[in-house]
Amino acid sequence: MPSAPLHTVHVPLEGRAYDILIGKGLLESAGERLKAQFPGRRFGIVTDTAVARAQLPRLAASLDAAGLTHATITVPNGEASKSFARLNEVVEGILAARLERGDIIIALGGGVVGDLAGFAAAVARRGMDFVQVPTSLLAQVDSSVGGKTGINSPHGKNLIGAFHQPKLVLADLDALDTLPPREFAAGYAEVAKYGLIDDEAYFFWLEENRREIFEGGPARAEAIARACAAKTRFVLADEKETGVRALLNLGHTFGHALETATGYSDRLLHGEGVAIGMALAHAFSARKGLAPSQDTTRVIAHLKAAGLPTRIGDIPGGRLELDELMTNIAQDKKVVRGALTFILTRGIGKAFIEKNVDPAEVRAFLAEAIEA
Ligand SMILES: NC(=O)c1ccc[n+]([C@@H]2O[C@H](COP(=O)([O-])OP(=O)(O)OC[C@H]3O[C@@H](n4cnc5c(N)ncnc54)[C@H](O)[C@@H]3O)[C@@H](O)[C@H]2O)c1
Ligand SMILES: O=C(O)C(=O)C[C@@H](O)[C@H](O)[C@H](O)COP(=O)(O)O
Ligand SMILES: [Zn+2]
Repeated sequence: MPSAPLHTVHVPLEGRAYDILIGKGLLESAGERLKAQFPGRRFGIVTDTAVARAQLPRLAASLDAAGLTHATITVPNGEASKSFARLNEVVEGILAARLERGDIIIALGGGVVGDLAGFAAAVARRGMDFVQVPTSLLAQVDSSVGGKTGINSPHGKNLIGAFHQPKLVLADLDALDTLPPREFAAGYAEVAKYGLIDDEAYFFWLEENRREIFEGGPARAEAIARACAAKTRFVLADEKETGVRALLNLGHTFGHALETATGYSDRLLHGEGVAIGMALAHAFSARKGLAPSQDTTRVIAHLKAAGLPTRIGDIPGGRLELDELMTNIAQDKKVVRGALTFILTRGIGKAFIEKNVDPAEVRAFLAEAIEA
């Protein structure tokens, strides 16, 4: 039997419970674990070109050693792969490999692969089981957990998708060794998010331990485990986001609008959009008199120290248009009968859901933020 992971976070959803294992060498032991949990099944690995180079050989060797049959479907790396065209390729790849409904899809990669492969698993043969093997920091702390899967539309981020929970999450810390630094920083934005939502102590701990997390010391595994535990809490409370789960969207209404406006390109990674979005959500809350402005300053200082952008003007490649941002914001999935919902804050660790936010107020705020 494989050795115990450093951390295990259990997600006890009724009838769909699963474990998140966090540790070193999990790719090497994946074959044995999968064989024990899914006896007699075949496997379809979905990955992207960069992860296929950096991490697929470890997983494939492990499945081979355990005698597991597997096919691989590879998409180009990058956010643009969360599209109907790539979804079609993945689903057709699953069918061409004759994977049956009872077989298992493995998402090996960052959040793009996880969202795309998870959605393909949700619809291929009307629903197949899938396992998340997150290889980016962002995927290990956020996207591999909780069952949101999907693709983007020119109208907005993640507008097409399904809730489909994985059967297992294997977060191998060794995979992060090959992750580019810009991608690591982008993932860190989602780590900081959990502190900003409702855990001031975690945010302060991050301020103390950020360097060690980036350098790969023991704090890294702890940061990931605490993030997964935090996300699990929200998912258990509100799996389908009818209420409190929306807090996980802190910074995302602004961030998603920016990602759509930049064409889901390298100009702005998701985590970078979230960093700018969280800075804007704090600044907007302070401007409304809801939160102390010192907290905005502190949040921005922390994100900047992590190498993240915090202003719209930090996005390279030309000016963004206010009208376009407002159009994108109007497509947010939290809109109810045309009214905007934002995650605002009373300060660090004190985020809350605000319905009926006045679009004119958002527009006036963004008009200034674009110039800042
Ligand atoms: N479903 C959810 O709950 C959820 C949560 C947060 C974010 N997301 C989504 O996740 C996506 C962002 O995820 P991401 O930041 O992981 O981006 P990503 O999947 O594009 O991965 C980042 C980049 O790093 C590369 N990469 C990943 N792991 C690597 C490794 N170990 N070694 C070398 N290269 C590696 C990838 O090929 C890619 O180029 C967005 O689409 C976002 O909307 C979903
Ligand atoms: O899991 C959630 O819930 C989140 O909101 C996590 C976010 O970090 C993530 O980016 C998610 O994909 C956003 O969801 P969406 O429903 O706003 O598209
Ligand atoms: Zn996110």
